[in-house]
Amino acid sequence: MQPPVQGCLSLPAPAKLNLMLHIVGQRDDGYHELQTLFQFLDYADYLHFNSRTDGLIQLQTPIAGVLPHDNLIVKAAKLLQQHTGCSLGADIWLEKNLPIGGGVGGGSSNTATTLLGLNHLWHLGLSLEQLAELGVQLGADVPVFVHGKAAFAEGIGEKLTFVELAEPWYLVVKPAVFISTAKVFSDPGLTRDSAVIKVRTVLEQGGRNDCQAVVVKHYPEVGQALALLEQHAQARLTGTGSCIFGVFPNEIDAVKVSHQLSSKLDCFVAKGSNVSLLHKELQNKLER
Ligand SMILES: C[C@@](CO)(OP(=O)(O)O)[C@H](O)COP(=O)(O)OP(=O)(O)OC[C@H]1O[C@@H](n2ccc(N)nc2=O)[C@H](O)[C@@H]1O
Ligand SMILES: Nc1ncnc2c1ncn2[C@@H]1O[C@H](COP(=O)(O)OP(=O)(O)O)[C@@H](O)[C@H]1O
Repeated sequence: MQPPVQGCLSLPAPAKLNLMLHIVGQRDDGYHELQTLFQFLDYADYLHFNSRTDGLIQLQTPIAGVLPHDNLIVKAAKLLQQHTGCSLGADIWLEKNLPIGGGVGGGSSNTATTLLGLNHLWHLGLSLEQLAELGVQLGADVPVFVHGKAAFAEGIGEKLTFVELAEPWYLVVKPAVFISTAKVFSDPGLTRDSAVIKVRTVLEQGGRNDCQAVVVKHYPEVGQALALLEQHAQARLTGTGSCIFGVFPNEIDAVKVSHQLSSKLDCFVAKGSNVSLLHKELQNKLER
């Protein structure tokens, strides 16, 4: 999509994968404590921002089924206005490419891109740390998108240790089911007592996704998609699903399998990246 207005700020909001996700406990407020490894994908939504002088936040491209005031983009923009007292507003356009509710973090990524984009456009000068603190109020995955570096995350996802990972190609498959994160986390059968492990151990030995068994139990479509993908590659659920991903050494192999599966399942191929597309693009803009 061409930027809708000449001169507006256009930025990507990339997907993430949870390469492993262990649940190690539950807090008093019911939230689960995780250990998870985040890597970004070079596959993204795109957001376009144009400043307004009247203070209004206008999302020009609503998402079907999400009321504008519930949209995380609008919530993030308003939170930033409230926090800084900024009197400027914005027109915002969203090009949605990421599957919604798929465990690839589109909503959290849109939130982070809005915070960084408007911080830039409105000349607010907030640090990444300050933006991450604001962002975590809107979603546990927002801080990793704000920092834009592959990370081992603990707590509910806000305690980050940045890591260097191999950057393989992934085939991401979206089974045709919508999975409620809350439903997965409230399942009595969910593993909640995985041993706390060190980041070094994860990097050496990998891990698993503790949500996968519960998701496969409730959504057989996910189990069927995993069985199909596992015929070609090591495959796993990301987050609470519904997307699963297969790991490939190169693009050609990933695309070949995507062609075989695409008559039955929605899928896309993308490269893993330790630096998010958002940060690469912002860096380019600052250097120009
Ligand atoms: C599981 C992860 C892993 O990256 O991703 P997704 O699959 O959603 O992408 C995230 O931690 C998702 O965090 P977040 O984005 O905050 O989840 P939400 O959809 O807001 O959570 C919905 C509900 O799930 C439960 N929940 C969520 C996260 C968590 N660590 N413990 C919980 O118990 C809570 O009941 C919460 O109200
Ligand atoms: N800008 C947005 N993009 C995607 N989802 C949004 C957005 N704003 C609000 N939502 C809500 O957030 C929910 C989770 O969306 P999403 O982030 O795509 O899921 P996941 O975390 O599983 O990848 C959606 O069901 C939708 O109702």
